[in-house]
Amino acid sequence: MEFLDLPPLLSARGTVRLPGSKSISNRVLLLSALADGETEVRDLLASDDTHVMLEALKQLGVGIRHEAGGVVRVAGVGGLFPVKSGDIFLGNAGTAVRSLTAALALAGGQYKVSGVPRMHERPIGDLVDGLRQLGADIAYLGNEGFPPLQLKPAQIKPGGVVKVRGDVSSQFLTGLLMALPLTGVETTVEVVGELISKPYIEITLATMARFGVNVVRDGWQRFVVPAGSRYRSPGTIYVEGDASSASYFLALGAIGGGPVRVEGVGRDSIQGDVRFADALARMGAVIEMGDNWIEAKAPAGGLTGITLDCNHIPDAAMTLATTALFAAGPTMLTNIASWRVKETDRIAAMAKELRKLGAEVEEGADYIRVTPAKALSSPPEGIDTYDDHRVAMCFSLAAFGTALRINDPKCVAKTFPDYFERLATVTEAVPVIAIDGPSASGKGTVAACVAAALGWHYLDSGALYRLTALAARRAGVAWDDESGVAAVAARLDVVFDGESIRLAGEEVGEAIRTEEMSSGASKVAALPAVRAALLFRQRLFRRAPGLVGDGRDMGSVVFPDAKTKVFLTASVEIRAERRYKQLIGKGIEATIQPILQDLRERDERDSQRSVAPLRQSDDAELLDTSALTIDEAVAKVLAWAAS
Ligand SMILES: Nc1ncnc2c1ncn2[C@@H]1O[C@H](COP(=O)(O)OP(=O)(O)O)[C@@H](O)[C@H]1O
Ligand SMILES: Nc1ccn([C@@H]2O[C@H](COP(=O)(O)OP(=O)(O)O)[C@@H](O)[C@H]2O)c(=O)n1
Repeated sequence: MEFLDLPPLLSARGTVRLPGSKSISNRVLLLSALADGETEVRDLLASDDTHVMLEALKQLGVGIRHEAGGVVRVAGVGGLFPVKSGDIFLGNAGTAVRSLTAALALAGGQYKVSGVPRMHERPIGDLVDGLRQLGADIAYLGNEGFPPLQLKPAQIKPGGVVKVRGDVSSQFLTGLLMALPLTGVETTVEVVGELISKPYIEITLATMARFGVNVVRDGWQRFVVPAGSRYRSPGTIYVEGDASSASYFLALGAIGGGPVRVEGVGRDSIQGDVRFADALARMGAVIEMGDNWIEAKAPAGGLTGITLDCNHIPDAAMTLATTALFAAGPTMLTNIASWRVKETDRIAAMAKELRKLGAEVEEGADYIRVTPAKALSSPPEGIDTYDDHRVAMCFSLAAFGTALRINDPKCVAKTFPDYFERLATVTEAVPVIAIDGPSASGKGTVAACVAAALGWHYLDSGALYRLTALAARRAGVAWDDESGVAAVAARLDVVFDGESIRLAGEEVGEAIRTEEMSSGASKVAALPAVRAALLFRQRLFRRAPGLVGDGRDMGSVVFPDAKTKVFLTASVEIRAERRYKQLIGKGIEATIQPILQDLRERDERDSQRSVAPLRQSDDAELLDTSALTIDEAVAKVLAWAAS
């Protein structure tokens, strides 16, 4: 499985220009396609969900041109798709499936509408019922009430009143409203049950108005599409920034100091999710807004948990569930039943993953209650993301408490392909000084002194390979049994406590330093599966205020983003002499020649192995300590770190 390890974060500050809103992008694309005239769409979101919509429209015969600067030019078809039949595949894009199904059902063609397996578990029956009242001929090809669907030409009888349920997904109402102007006849839509996610209907109505169709609304129960309605291109249309995507950055500012500013949405946004900023303010965050920007800062006393009815911000509310990890007291989010029918069952997914971080979570049919743990625990198996972009993005916030592994991170491409790169631009990670080099060059000594001077944590990564060799020996696993040793490495029950190292409760500080374990460590360290099993464990040592790590691949593999990288070495003769003195000092009998021989062999094995071989990387400073005292070597590293 692919994963992304996020470094633990110290603070957040900066400005992010948001990608275009997914909700607005897909509505604008459909209406541009159905309109009379050509529309120039600017700031369109480039993501999986808009990609499937664009591809579907092209397949239906709509002329679409991509121009420089991300501009997309759509040649409207005036209500009639030129291509009258086809298999339309829409991935996991709910907005595309619901709105295109409605438009195609009234289009007089023969179409199959399908998506990924999860899309075939997301309900669409209420929309189909609404469309059937207009005479549409729609059949379920799989389970009753779910895609895939077969649409056939039918006698459409618009006018009168169409009833549609509004309490499962507001996208059904959106789909119907956007399709009805194709009939040109006045039709009333009545919502049955409480309409959820009302702000998304506001986006629908505002976008339709930009294309010349003004729906008359009576509260949230009755919507009248007037006679003679017809979509007309507004010429050029700008897509607002995505307010749901803004939520992650505003939360970053609220947790990590800030200010973090998002550009592309502001006070006058048509997207309901800008109200997420109010929810964050209720948790204590300091919020400021302009016409086209919003900014969040952390409150002096820290955030506090809240209870909130989230009907108006269903998507952004997920961000509150992870922000809750950093608030005092529990946070209760209610009226979120729609989470259960999204990309995944979001209530179940959020509850499961929040628990992995140590939070106490209570979930109900339509609510979730999160009580944070005092300190986050970071699951070595990682946070699962369920092919759900929002799960991946909102859990990135947990990196404020710990290094964090996110599984299948590329699912963010649905709405925000470069999310993690942007996250890095507005956050500061816990700093690392990486010291690599051959055996007995003095890495451990220098690294420990540098850590002590700075008050930072220290990672002796070689100790983990030594512990693995020792634990394998004790478990009767041969050092060349790759999967066997990797399993031992993954389960290492070890506690580092100052000078003391305990393996399964037993002190082994001395036992791992024998020449036999030196040799065993360098053997197991050559096995790729062992290195993979120890990777995240090493990253978990990175904690505020900073980490000094020593080993062979600190700067190249484990902490490639380390601010300071040092390749520390000395001539092999001097290293042999140092090791000899070290052993004698400990009262261990030793002679120079075998030590020299062993060092040469270990240098050879460490530098020739296929994974993470020992060598100076381009971005590492070279420090030859052959002629330096320990204090001089330490001073040099501290000077590099400070520059
Ligand atoms: N200039 C120096 N820099 C670092 N260590 C030195 C230096 N001169 C002598 N030593 C000694 O070398 C020995 C080996 O150092 P160590 O930190 O164990 O190396 P490594 O971690 O690279 O195997 C230690 O006893 C250390 O005190
Ligand atoms: N980051 C690291 C650290 C150690 N190792 C291996 O583990 C062995 C023991 O590491 P160590 O740092 O304790 O050894 P010395 O340099 O102190 O002899 C080395 O010989 C390497 O083969 C590694 O491969 N990668």
